Amino acid sequence: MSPTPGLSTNICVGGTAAGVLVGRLAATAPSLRILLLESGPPTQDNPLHKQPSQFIKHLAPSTSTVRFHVTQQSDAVGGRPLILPTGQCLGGGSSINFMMYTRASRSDFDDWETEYGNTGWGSNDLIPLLKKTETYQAGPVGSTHGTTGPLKVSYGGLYTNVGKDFLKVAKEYDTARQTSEDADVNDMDTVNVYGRWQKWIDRDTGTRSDVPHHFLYPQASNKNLTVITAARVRRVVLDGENRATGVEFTWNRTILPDADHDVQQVKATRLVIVSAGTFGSPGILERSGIGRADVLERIGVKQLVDLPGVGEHYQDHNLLFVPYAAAEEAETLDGIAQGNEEFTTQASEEWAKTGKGIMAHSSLDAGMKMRPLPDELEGLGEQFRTRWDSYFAAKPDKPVLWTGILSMCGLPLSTVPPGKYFSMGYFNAYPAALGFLHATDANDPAAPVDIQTGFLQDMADVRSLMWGYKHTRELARRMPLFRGEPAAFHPPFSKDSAARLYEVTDGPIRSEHAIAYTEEDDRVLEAYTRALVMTSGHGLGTCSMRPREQGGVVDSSLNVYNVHGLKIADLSICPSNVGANTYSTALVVGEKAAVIVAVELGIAGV
Ligand SMILES: Cc1cc2nc3c(=O)[nH]c(=O)nc-3n(C[C@H](O)[C@H](O)[C@H](O)COP(=O)(O)OP(=O)(O)OC[C@H]3O[C@@H](n4cnc5c(N)ncnc54)[C@H](O)[C@@H]3O)c2cc1C
Repeated sequence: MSPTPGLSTNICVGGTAAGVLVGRLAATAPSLRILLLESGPPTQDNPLHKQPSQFIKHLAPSTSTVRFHVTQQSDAVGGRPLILPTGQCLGGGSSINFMMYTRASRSDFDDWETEYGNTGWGSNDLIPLLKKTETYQAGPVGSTHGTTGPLKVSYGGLYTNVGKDFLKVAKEYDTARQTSEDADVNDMDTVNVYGRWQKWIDRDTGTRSDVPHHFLYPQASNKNLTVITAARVRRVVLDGENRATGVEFTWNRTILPDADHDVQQVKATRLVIVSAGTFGSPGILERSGIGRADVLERIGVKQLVDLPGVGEHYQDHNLLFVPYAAAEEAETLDGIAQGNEEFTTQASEEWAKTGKGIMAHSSLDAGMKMRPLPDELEGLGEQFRTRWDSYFAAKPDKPVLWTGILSMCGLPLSTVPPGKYFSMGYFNAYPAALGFLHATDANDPAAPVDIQTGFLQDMADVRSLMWGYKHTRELARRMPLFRGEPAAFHPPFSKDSAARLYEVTDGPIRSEHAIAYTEEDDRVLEAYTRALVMTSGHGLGTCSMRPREQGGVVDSSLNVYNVHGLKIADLSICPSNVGANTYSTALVVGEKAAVIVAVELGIAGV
């Protein structure tokens, strides 16, 4: 590693989207000089990044591959601060995420184009780029899937009995909706169909489909591509005419303890592209003097460019995982998550020989993008109804909730007694309430970020999550593998209520009817929802691609307003939410950025 890099044509900062962008440009124009700076460690050939089931290890408190941001306390989430993890390694989120393959609804991208004026970002433009990234191995290749891309999409190395049980019960219980093992729940149109869930896992090798192993490491012999890890970018340097001329960075001394404290400088002759993610990119702008006057004044940075939208419009998906006790024969990842060495070694051996088994799995086998049916809409109440009428009713491809089942306990390991679990998961696909995040220090990229998520500040978001609990509970209790609702993980419903918990059972509860919840039960459930809601890790929107007067930070060519030679390319540019886990959207932002940059630099063939 060169400690003091010199001149470069382009400098890029960051993970998922950056990796795609840099990989595409470097492969197509190998004479282009590119420098990629990343604050975390490299990941090459590390089993923790290649073996899908190891994803949970990245969330351990001792991790060096994930950064945990702590939000402001909020009464809307029970007076707690929330902990927001984000990838911090080469590849960013792509190298540590849960590998769920979930794609935006078609109308999400169309909204970007029609509601925010971003020509070229509608679904007709982005679907070809989504196809370009992937090789679809999970069944018949529908018209929105690709067959030649570097990242493989499959069902993983095992179809667990937990996933099968879930779909069987869904078919028997929720007869108003469809259930099909052959359905493609990620064709970008389908909602209200229970089906198997695809994963960013290679069917043949059983490895994670991350960005660096497929876009960056294969280019190790490209002398014009320099990748420097453990480099924390402090700011972009602007000249007197607000042209980006380079960046300053310091070494991440948690990873390089012997590195010096000096500020490193690197110059760019053409372009600086910031792809430090939703949590990283706004802070880099603010430390560079680009942002809201009051924020810059607070941290003591001279304002060079007035851009009030920097750090605003934070969006995410508010999520709950609700664990249920599972029968001994349930095929789950708990052995790996709970550190059972014998189980992990056996799973690793099978994976090494065949690329199959629980090690080639990321816990989620089945789920649905869910919209309420007429009677359910009625039950969701007036506060949700207003949101439905204004946002969902006219867009039938938008789910209200994502719901699905994990073959493991989905809560932090420290709180979980050993045993077998499955968990019901559900998140608001388009929460109504938004938040913000801003830098708190003029110089230090590792300083805490000032974050307010907005979680559950709108009652519509609470009502839909309460529906998620009730709906998924009906399925969980009917599953043959169900063995109880541990009190530690469920709302403390009164023992006299029809909603009371069955803490330990020797099989499913076969009631004919759904539980009737009283007003008091709903109060208990609301408090539980507020106390346990967490992030999905899907933050986006903090350097939004909108008109400047609507709080925009970049235009539709990803240029930062009123700055020359500076682009942003990561999920922070999303002008509005996508109803899906966000890896797929980060990849398409990277692909689109590569096309935009190639056109501007006159590179053919990207
Ligand atoms: C725990 C977790 C689980 C997830 N699971 C799924 C899933 O199953 N499916 C799915 O679709 N999505 C999932 N996601 C979301 C998805 O992975 C991310 O949304 C996506 O990877 C973000 O891409 P990005 O390019 O915007 O940013 P990132 O990939 O986060 O890249 C930003 C990079 O910039 C670096 N950086 C930040 N600041 C600086 C700085 N000052 N200097 C240098 N480098 C800097 C960071 O270290 C990071 O590597 C998950 C996310 C998390 C956190």
